[in-house]
Amino acid sequence: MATPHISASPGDFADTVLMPGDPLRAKVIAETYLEDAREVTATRNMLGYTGTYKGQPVSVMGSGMGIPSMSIYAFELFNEYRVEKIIRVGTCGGVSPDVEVRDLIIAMGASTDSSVNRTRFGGCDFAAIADYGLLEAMVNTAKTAGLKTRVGNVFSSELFYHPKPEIFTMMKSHGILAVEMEAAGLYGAAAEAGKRAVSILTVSDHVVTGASTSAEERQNTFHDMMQVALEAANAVD
Ligand SMILES: O=P(O)(O)O[C@H]1O[C@H](CO)[C@@H](O)[C@H]1O
Ligand SMILES: O=c1cc[nH]c(=O)[nH]1
Repeated sequence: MATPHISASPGDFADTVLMPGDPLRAKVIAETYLEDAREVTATRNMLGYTGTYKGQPVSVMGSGMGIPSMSIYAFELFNEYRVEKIIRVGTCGGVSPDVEVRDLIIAMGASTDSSVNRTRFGGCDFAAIADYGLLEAMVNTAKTAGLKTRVGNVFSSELFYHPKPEIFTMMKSHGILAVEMEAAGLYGAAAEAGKRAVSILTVSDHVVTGASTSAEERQNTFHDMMQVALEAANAVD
C-alpha cells in the first residue's frame, strides 16, 4: 500500500517517527543512531528508515520544509501507516533575547501565520500544542542528561525570507522563543488524526542578534537533541 508520497509497505514504520526537515539528515540519523536501519521509502527522495534504538523500534523520515510539506507526510503517516507519534527534530532561529544559539527548545505551542489549522478547524483559531506526555518525557530526559532546554511557544512561519522584519518584534513582545516552519502544521495534523506530536529544535542562528553557529557547534547540539528525542521516544508508550 503506497500512498501518493510514501512508497513503504504496511507495517514498515514504527509507532514513532522522528522527522527532521532534511531527508539527508534523516539518513544520517538512521546511520548514526539506529541499529539495523533499513530504508522504507524514497519517493521524491524524501528518505525514510526504520530500525531500533536501544532495542525499541523507531523510524526517521524527512518532512521537507514548510507546513504544506510536513502536513502531507504527517497526514499519510498518521492515517495510512497508523503511526502514533511524530517527533520533529529540527533547527530554528532564535527570536527571544533569552535564547542563544545552540540552545535546545521544546515547542510546547506553535503560533503561525499559516491558515492551515483554521482550515482544519472550521475557520476557528486552533491552539497548536504538543502532546503533554511526549513533552514531559523530553523535559525529564534532558534533565537527567544534564541538558538545559527551553520550553515554550515557537512561531511556524510560512516564509523563511520574511518581507516584514517587524514581525520579529511582535513575536518577541508575545514571548515567542524562536521561529521555524513546521511545528504548527504538525500539531494540527496530529490533533486532526487523534495522534501525538512534539517538536524539539536546536537554535542554529538568532534572527534578531544575527548570531550563528559553527558547523562543529551545530553537530554537538544536534547530538544533544537526538539523545533527548530518542530517549523520550523510548520512554513513552
Ligand atoms: O532544520 P529543519 O528541520 O529543516 O527546520 C528549519 O530549517 C528550514 C529552513 O532553513 C525549515 O524547515 C525550518 O523549520
Ligand atoms: O526557519 C528557520 C530556521 C532556522 N533559522 C531561521 O531563521 N528560520
